[in-house]
Amino acid sequence: MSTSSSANSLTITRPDDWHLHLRDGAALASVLPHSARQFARAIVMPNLKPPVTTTAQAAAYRERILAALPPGMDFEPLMTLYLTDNTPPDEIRRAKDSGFIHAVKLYPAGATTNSDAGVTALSKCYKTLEAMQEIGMPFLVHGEVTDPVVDIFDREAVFIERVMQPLRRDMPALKVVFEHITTKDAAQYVSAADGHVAATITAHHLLYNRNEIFKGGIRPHYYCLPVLKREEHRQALVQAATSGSPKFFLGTDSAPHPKGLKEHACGCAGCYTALHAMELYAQAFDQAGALDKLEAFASFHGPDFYGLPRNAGTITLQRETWTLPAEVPLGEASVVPLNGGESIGWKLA
Ligand SMILES: NC(=O)N[C@@H](CC(=O)O)C(=O)O
Ligand SMILES: [Zn+2]
Ligand SMILES: [Zn+2]
Repeated sequence: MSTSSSANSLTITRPDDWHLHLRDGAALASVLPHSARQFARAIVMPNLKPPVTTTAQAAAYRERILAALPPGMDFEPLMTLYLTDNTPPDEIRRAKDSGFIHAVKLYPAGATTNSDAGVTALSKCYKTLEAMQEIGMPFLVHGEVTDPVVDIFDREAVFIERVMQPLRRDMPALKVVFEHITTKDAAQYVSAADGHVAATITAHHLLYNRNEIFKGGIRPHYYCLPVLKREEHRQALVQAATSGSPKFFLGTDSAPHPKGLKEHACGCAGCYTALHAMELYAQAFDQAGALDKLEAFASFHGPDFYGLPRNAGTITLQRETWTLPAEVPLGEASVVPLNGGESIGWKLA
């Protein structure tokens, strides 16, 4: 497919979301149609309560996702397993044989939402990581250290030194995706690495720096992990995403939490962007004068890295200002989309 772009409209190959939280139950039913409207496929994160740690649990979760898909919508969930200190190498082989599990996810214990069952030390997982390296199972990492003395704004950069570099030295042929990168350090690290390493980038990290969280008061809907960083980091991410490098691809990290748990004394981390993901990315690429680079970032680099076919079909984005809903249902509760109630300058046709 070729990109046809003019000032007011952009038609690209149907994109995929390489990092998505769909949740479960009634919340899943609420958010799934939003992602399925925007994307053909998504890498579905396994941080449920309890986490998706086995092939059998991933099979059951996949069935629940497909059952929640409204008739007539076509969407393929690409399942993942949640790595624990005790995941056996055999589980990786079962996952590979399933045909529907496409990656294994690292949550350092305590790093983010539902990471309590995560890995306490990667050294405990080496047999399992060796099995992944051998069979070509991608390893997706939430790249932040949890050491309480490390400043929250430095946790990604320190992860590169303490975890990424030793891992890559010991496991050079393991395919690694540095998820939702937020720093110049991570962008540079991934750019300089060999072809086994790639990164996803969210729309919100392309659009905002950390000032957004504090503009006129504390604004919990801009709080996610890894937290937004300084402007120089945002600029480095925009540069990476619009560079044309196949190492960088789209991953929304759309992470719905009920409004009441975001607007709370201890608000949850996560931005809800599934509703208007491609519009947000179009805005970011447009601001950078790089709309011609959006198609490869959104639709080519991800499947190429994962060894999956690119999608058939196209979507069209139009330059048109519309107002986002202030909130949308999330099961019995509601969720506030990023920029909820405000206007946005692109619209998915
Ligand atoms: N990104 C977030 O802030 N939150 C995610 C977890 C994650 O991706 O780290 C969530 O599941 O809510
Ligand atoms: Zn994460
Ligand atoms: Zn995430």
